[in-house]
Amino acid sequence: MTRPIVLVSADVRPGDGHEWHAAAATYLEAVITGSDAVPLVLPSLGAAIDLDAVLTRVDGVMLTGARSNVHPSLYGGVASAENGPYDPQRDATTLPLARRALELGIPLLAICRGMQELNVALGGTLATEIQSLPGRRDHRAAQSDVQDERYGLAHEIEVEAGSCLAAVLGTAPDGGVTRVNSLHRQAVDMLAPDLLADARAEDGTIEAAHPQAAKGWALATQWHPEYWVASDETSKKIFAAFGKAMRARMRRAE
Ligand SMILES: N[C@@H](CCC(=O)NCCCC(=O)O)C(=O)O
Repeated sequence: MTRPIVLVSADVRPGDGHEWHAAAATYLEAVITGSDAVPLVLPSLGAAIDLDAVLTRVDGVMLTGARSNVHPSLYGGVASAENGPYDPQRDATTLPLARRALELGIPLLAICRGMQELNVALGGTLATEIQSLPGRRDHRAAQSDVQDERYGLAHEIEVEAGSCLAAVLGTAPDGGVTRVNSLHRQAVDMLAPDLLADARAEDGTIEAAHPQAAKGWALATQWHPEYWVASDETSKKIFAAFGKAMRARMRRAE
């Protein structure tokens, strides 16, 4: 069997007078080393992409994190300069991509902004600047130029017993606790009707979720398992489970 191919979402960014559609290398490398799969970056060209033409040729989809926020108009919110930056081309690509991947039963791993996209794509809403909400901790990255510090494990999460994440991690019957990094200022507010919360931070922030009706394996994390996939057991297990789900689906299609 050949290695699974993972479609990876792209941010749209200016550079050298051009517009680039790019994904950070940490996500691409984690697909290779953690899932034993081949990453393929999908440009954020919205309706210009025939999603089925691509999705019938790949084995998994990964929605990456990004500093930009999902545009509030997509979940009934109000856009503002403070809430930005936005990436409307990415939104126009990733929201339909997530919905279609789930319809086709293609394994989906959604990370940070990716989890927020999945929630909005399925009808949920987001809370913004959660660090200023009563009782909530600051989930933003440490102020540092050193990536290992920004992506350092920052707080614990409680894993829901019997959840998709609990199965991936093989946690204790009561769900268990693990430590995660944290680089976000938005979070799930109203969880989409089809999503189930798999883990929460101590302040109630939903840290992982999965779609109940998904035909295939799907998991969303508000943290970044890609960054420590070489050394952190929780991160390793998530990428390994993603790879296993893709290979199982490939075998079924043989
Ligand atoms: N913008 C959203 C999404 C958070 C997210 O995906 N963060 C990744 C940051 C990557 C980096 O800064 O290195 C939010 O803030 O909630």
